[in-house]
Amino acid sequence: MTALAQRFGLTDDQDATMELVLTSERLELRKRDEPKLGAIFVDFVGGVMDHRRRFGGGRGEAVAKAVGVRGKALPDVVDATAGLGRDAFVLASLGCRVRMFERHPVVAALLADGLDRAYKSVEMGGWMRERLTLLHCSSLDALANVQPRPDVVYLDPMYPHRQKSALVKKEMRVFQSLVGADDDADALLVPARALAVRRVVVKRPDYAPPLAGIVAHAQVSTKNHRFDIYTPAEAPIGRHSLTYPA
Ligand SMILES: C[S@@+](CC[C@H](N)C(=O)[O-])C[C@H]1O[C@@H](n2cnc3c(N)ncnc32)[C@H](O)[C@@H]1O
Repeated sequence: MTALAQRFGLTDDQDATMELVLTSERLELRKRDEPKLGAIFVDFVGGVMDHRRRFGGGRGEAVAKAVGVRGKALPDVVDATAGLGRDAFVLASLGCRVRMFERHPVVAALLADGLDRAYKSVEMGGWMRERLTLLHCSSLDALANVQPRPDVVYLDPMYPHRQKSALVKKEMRVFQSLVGADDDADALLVPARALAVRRVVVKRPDYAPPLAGIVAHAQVSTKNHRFDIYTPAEAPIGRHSLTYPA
């Protein structure tokens, strides 16, 4: 725990409403005043994520289509708002290299713990180490200095939930109260478009306006979300520039 605390600059605050607990299995985030909400943790090896990898939509998943996984094309991705790494894991399990950036120290610690356990897995450790990595940083600064440039920059900033709180999944409520809204998210679009070689993909709830008010050049829609797709800054706006590979 001390190593994690040092790595992510975590400090002890007995008055905090949430706590990080290192159990014999994993690092968990718990809400002290609402224990019934359950713990948040990252598990790529078992549970929901493993089930999604084995039995989910694979290349048919909307995030894969939006990023441009098609035929032999396996885009190199920077996920600049990694969160709990779910979208990044879907893309990595399909074969994409994904560099995850996460700025919140507690979220980054949970993600690092989940990654460390996956790296040790006999079944998936090899490809996970090669394809999925984490940098604890703010993408607002980091996107200006990424080498090599990725094919795709993926953005999924927090957006205020419209549903009544009782309808929002318990886990999502804990996560939202930890991270809050990413009010500065609009500022990510320009550096993301400057960095991406092929496209920028922005995940939004279906009711949310486009990031920075900039209308997307293409979209992939699901029941509750849409993936707004933007051409890179230097590319002409046109359908051909959204095709991968060009
Ligand atoms: C909605 S969550 C992402 C969920 C993720 N796509 C997944 O599948 O688990 C948004 C995350 O982006 C992070 N974030 C927002 N702005 C960021 C920035 N400028 N740099 C790095 N991380 C950022 C937040 O801390 C939060 O953890």
